Amino acid sequence: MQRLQLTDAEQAEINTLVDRFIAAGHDWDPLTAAEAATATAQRLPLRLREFLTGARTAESGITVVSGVPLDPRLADTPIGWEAAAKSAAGRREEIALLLCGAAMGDPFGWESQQEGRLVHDVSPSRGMETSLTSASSEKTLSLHTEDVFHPCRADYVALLCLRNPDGVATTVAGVDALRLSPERRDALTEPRFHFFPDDSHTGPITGHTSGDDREAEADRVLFGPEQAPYLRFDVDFMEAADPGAGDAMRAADELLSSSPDRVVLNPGDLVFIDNYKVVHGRAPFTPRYDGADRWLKRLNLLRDVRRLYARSNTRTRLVPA
Ligand SMILES: NC(=[NH2+])NCCC[C@H](N)C(=O)O
Ligand SMILES: O=C(O)CCC(=O)C(=O)O
Ligand SMILES: [Fe+2]
Repeated sequence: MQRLQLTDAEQAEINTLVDRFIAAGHDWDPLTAAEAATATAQRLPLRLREFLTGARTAESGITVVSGVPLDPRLADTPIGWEAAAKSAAGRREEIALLLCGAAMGDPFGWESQQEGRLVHDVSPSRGMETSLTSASSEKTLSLHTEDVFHPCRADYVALLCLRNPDGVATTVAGVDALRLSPERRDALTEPRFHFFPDDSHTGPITGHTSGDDREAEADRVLFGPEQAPYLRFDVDFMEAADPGAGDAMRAADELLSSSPDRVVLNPGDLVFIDNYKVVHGRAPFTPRYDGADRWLKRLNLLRDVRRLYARSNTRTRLVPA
């Protein structure tokens, strides 16, 4: 894990950039906001930009920046993302995340997720306590690759912690946990798995038009360099194409879930999760629904947004439905 603590002076610089971004009135059209953020990110403190560039080139699995400034008058934690979207709660923090995120990658969103918002809210939602989405609480969120179904899924999932009163851990596990027999390892390296959109995606998704995606082409769990492979895994939203692949999938799940690392995010902590190198999840907790609940802002980042443009017929930062 790589960690950087921002100094008071650096925090003040970031606050100034956030003020200017708000004053410039960049609207929340995702293309405009993302491009403006990328331009403004050039003015972030040099030490932060060097740190993030270093994490990128080293392909650090987990990278934490601590001391991202939070509004001392931060609103109560909204009960679920819909309430957050309606009230624009945590707007300053949203912009701080967008700016720091834009120093690491190109921000983008999904039309099918949180109504196409670029920055998402992650807070417990009533009725969703045991769902398979980030709005859950009482149930463990299984280790997953973010948006495992999509070839243009994020290179980094960035999470900025606004509140975490009970110190609930984000769990992470890397490909190095997969100490498997050669047979099982081979199975994971072959196109013998189907991946599906998770329950946070609503409405139709490009290339995934019907409820039954099993016709979609099979793909691999492990891919890329043999000595340092990348990983694509979400036991809740994938299926093995044959019994041998199913056995390898269950063995991989056991190894990943047996002793994941725990990252407890504190307010002002911003974590960049390398979505090709590690899977992430969350320990269960009891929701409060009193305004003091755990609350994160989330941003998807690509190393090169042109991967999206190349797959789409419009130049958009939203993966179209
Ligand atoms: N295994 C899972 N539960 N996968 C889905 C993960 C949660 C999803 N990315 C969300 O934002 O809600
Ligand atoms: O709440 C967390 O710590 C992680 C939730 C998660 O998986 C996500 O928001 O993508
Ligand atoms: Fe996630």
